[in-house]
Amino acid sequence: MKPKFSVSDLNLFYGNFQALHQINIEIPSNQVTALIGPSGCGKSTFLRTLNRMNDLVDTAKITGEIQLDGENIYSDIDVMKLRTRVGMVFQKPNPFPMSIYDNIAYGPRCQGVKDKNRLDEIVEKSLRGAALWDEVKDRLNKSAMGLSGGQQQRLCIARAIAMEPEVILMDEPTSALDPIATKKVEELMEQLKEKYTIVIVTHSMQQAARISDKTAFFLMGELIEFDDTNKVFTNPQDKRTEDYITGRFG
Ligand SMILES: Nc1ncnc2c1ncn2[C@@H]1O[C@H](COP(=O)(O)OP(=O)(O)OP(=O)(O)O)[C@@H](O)[C@H]1O
Repeated sequence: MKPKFSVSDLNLFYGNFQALHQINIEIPSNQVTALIGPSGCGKSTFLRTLNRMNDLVDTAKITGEIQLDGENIYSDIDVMKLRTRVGMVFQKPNPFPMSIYDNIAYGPRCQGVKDKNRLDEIVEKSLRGAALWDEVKDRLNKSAMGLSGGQQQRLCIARAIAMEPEVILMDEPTSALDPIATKKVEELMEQLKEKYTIVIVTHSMQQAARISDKTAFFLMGELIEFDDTNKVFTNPQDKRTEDYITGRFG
């Protein structure tokens, strides 16, 4: 199968500090790829290169190439279009201070969708896709700020889905959630990968083992190992991966 992302010889510098070194990786479509490694190893930085969020950091410079379905995302694709195709969900749920309905309709409205029926349809479909519809269908016009943390995170996933992305990037999406809300978001990821490619940064090796198909282990800005999750956790090829997953450091 053709990869969704092909990353070749990627280096990223924040000023003089090199945060990513010669990353080469092919991220498959319709799978969950987990990025793991100790704090500061470059997981989030790498995730953010995939939809050019690092462009927002003045000192960040990259070399190398990232292709999305064969197109170079740093030259062939308009950045706004790229971020529509590659959505993002952050660590802390960040709903807009507006109604549940408007949170979801915001993006499509910005893209010019005005028809009320069409917006209703998008809102329902997105909330269903994020396994939140049943919990909120009777309070769509209430503020999103009144939802629980876990519901807010699923709302943010619904907001990403409303833009009909191909990829959803998630940066520690459950680290601010309790175990029950975490379980719901994890179950949701399993469903989402039927339609979307998912790349997730997680601090939890148990979570990576539970939810991902592929795991990439980073250490000090280098990609040390990338393989089937099962293999990385049961038969790692690199001693450093083994030391990390067996809890010898990090
Ligand atoms: N905007 C920035 N300017 C300068 N250095 C940065 C910036 N963002 C990150 N860094 C540095 O780049 C390195 C990688 O950071 P990054 O946040 O990608 O790591 P991480 O693996 O996601 O860490 P964590 O698990 O703690 O979130 C770290 O040394 C960090 O201090």
